[in-house]
Amino acid sequence: MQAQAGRLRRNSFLTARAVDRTRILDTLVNNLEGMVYRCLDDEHWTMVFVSQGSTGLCGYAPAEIVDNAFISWENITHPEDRARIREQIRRAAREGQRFAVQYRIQTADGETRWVLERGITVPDEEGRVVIEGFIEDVTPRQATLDALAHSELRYRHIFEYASEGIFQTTREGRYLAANPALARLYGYTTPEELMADLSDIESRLYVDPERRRRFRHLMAMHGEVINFESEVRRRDGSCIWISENAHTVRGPQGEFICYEGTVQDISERKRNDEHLRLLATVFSNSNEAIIVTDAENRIVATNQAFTKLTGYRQEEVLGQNPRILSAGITPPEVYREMWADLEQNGAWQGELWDRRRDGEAYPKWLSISMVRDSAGQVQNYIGNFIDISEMKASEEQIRHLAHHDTLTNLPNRFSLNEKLAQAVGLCQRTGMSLALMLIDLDRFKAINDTLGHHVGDELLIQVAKRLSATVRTSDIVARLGGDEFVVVLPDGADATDAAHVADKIVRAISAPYLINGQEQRTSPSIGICLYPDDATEIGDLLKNADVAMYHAKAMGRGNFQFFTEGMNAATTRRLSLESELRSGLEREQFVLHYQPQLDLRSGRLVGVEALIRWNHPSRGLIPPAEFIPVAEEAGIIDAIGDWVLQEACRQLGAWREAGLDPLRMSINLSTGQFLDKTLPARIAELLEVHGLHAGLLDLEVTESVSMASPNETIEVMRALTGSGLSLSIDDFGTGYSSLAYLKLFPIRTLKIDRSFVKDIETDPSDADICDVTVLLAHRLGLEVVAEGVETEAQLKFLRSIGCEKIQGYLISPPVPAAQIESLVRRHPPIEAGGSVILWQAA
Ligand SMILES: Nc1nc2c(ncn2[C@@H]2O[C@@H]3COP(=O)(O)O[C@H]4[C@@H](O)[C@H](n5cnc6c(=O)[nH]c(N)nc65)O[C@@H]4COP(=O)(O)O[C@H]3[C@H]2O)c(=O)[nH]1
Repeated sequence: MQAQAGRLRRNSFLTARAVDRTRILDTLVNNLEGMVYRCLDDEHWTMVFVSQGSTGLCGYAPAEIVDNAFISWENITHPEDRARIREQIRRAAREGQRFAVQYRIQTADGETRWVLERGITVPDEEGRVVIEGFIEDVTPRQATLDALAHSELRYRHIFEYASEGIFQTTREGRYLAANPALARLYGYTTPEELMADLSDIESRLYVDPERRRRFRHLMAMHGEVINFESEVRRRDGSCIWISENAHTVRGPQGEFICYEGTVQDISERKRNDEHLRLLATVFSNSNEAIIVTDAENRIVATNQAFTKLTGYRQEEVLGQNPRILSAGITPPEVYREMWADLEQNGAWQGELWDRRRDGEAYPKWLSISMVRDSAGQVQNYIGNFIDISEMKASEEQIRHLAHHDTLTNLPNRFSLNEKLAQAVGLCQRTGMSLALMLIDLDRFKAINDTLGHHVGDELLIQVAKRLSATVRTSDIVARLGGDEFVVVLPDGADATDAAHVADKIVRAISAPYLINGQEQRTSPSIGICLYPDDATEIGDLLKNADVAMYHAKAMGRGNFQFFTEGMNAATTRRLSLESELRSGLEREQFVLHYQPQLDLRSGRLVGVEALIRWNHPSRGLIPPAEFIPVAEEAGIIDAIGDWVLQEACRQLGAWREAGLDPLRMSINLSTGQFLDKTLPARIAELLEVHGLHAGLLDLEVTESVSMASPNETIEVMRALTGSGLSLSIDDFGTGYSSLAYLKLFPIRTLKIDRSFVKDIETDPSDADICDVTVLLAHRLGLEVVAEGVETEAQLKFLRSIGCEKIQGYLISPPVPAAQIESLVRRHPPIEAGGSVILWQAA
């Protein structure tokens, strides 16, 4: 090594001498900060030459390390770096390249230093492979680089691990950098994926591209955006809300470099905001008034409904205790209960009375809840309430409906019982009397059935008004249902007072009614029961009045009757009669008697009227007047009527079989039968069964039934006469007939009621009535049958006025069928102007 160094020096000297370069180089080499060297490519990196700088570099003088296997460069090199360095240098040598390696050395005094070695593998003067180069101390630079690297690392950490998204973009919206948080935010696995995919932020990211334009505008204007909120689309298409803080990054000359900023997912906050906004909307738009108070129960918020309901604006009540709203009506115990419930359950509901700003008191339904914070401390009370005055009013209305009859607005049965109980109670305490009247409308069922419910209803309304107008306001007027009314005279009324009022009622209710432009009539049957003489219990009062009312009906309707003990017996009789009637029908206890009709023109018996009798097992033959009204009331009249039709047809058939000259059969129809739509078919069936032609039948309908609803009557009559049978109006003159309608009825006969016939000889007005009836009938093309003719004089008179037929005891009372046969056979026709006495003589 020394020989080598000597050679080098010698060579340098020779060269310097030529141009004095050696000295210059020497100076340069030895004054360089660092070490110039030539070493062998051996395991020690044996130094052949080192410059003076070795001392400064590693603490060893050149003499110490040149050609020294102990203080070799391999040993000076940090053990951890040795292999790497050797590898790098060898590789460069193989490739014929220069190398530059950085590594650590350990100096003579044990210090570790960073050095940078640059060199090249070359052949020396003797052709050996040597390495020549320069090693400099880069420890300070490395320290700076390390510091920089640390700093960079720190920032990178912030960038990599930040929970906020961080980005750098171009102005055009291309990502220059993005951190993992941003990638996650936008639904990407890595920032690289994000940057590769999200090439156009404006159209790809922002739901509303206008936001990006706004972003750029703000950047251009202010160089930054703060809390810039936008809705963006994630990779999977879902949308989130973000808030961006960003600024423009510029170079030293102010040139634009990029946009840089952070992104935060604010979807949750947005949802909360939205939720809060919604709650605020609910609060302000709620129809319920809301008050929020603090822990000390001072009002902190109210809504619009509160102002609307109470009249107070929020500013007027803020800070006040809600008790300022109180009307002072609610009992204090309600408030005590409220606070106790709030304390115990955190909530309360109930009714309180408040006063509006204008002073009006109103009931409200209040629900309060207590709000506690996480520590369990009371924070607020929230009260919401509604004005329930209308609800209470409708409750009152419902109560009214429960107590009143909806049609007439009169107290109903339920209410009557209450009022009656009060009135009876008062009478018991004061010893006063009272009168109870049960009123039933006559013929109401017929009106309702024939004219329809609307007419029936209207009639009931008008009757209710008349009743109320007839009695004092202190009297009770109630409707029990149907056509039954009750009037109670509570203030010590006796029989005289009751009779007086009942009389007024009869007159008021009997006056005609105008319904749908038509006159209608009804009358009341009134039963009166007195407290305490007739009964002391409410049930008995009503029952006895009912008994008396039935009696009034039996007495011809349109009158009033006081209850008597005897009536009870009559009622009992009536009830047992009803059940007997039913079994009588089943056991075929009814029979028909026939009353012949004489044609005054031919002197012949031309027809019979079928009249029912009840062959009672113990009471014998009972006339129809005794059981027909009961059958009507009991609803068995239709069944009886059908039996009559059957029997009458059967009898006609039997007479025909017996070879008797054909007789026309008159049959009385009940109201129900007359209105029964199946009647024409039923008659047709019976006629066929018995081989009869319809011309043999004559159906009698009373004047009152036919006139109850003339339009309907016309239809029913048309249906009946369509098959060829004929119709008669019975009891003509006892009701109210409209001549206009009479003209339209498809009838054949008018039957003058026997009450007019009875006194023809003595009462000129009855004679006139008969006369006019015959005249009228003829004008209308009808024939007349006079009923109840008992005398020759009556016959003569009737014949003189042109009456066609007569019927009555003069000819014959109603008799069993067998007698009719012999009557017809025995009696020759009476000659014109002849007398029936002839027959009696015969
Ligand atoms: N004082 C007197 N009376 C006479 C005379 N000639 C006949 N009479 C009676 O007058 C009534 C005539 O029948 P009406 O007017 O149809 O009156 C009938 C009729 O409205 C009803 N009726 C009878 N049978 C039936 C029936 O089968 N069905 C229906 N729905 N009602 C019937 O019963 C009412 C009474 O019938 P009856 O008791 O049989 O009474 C019969 C008859 O016996 C007389 O010269 N003097």
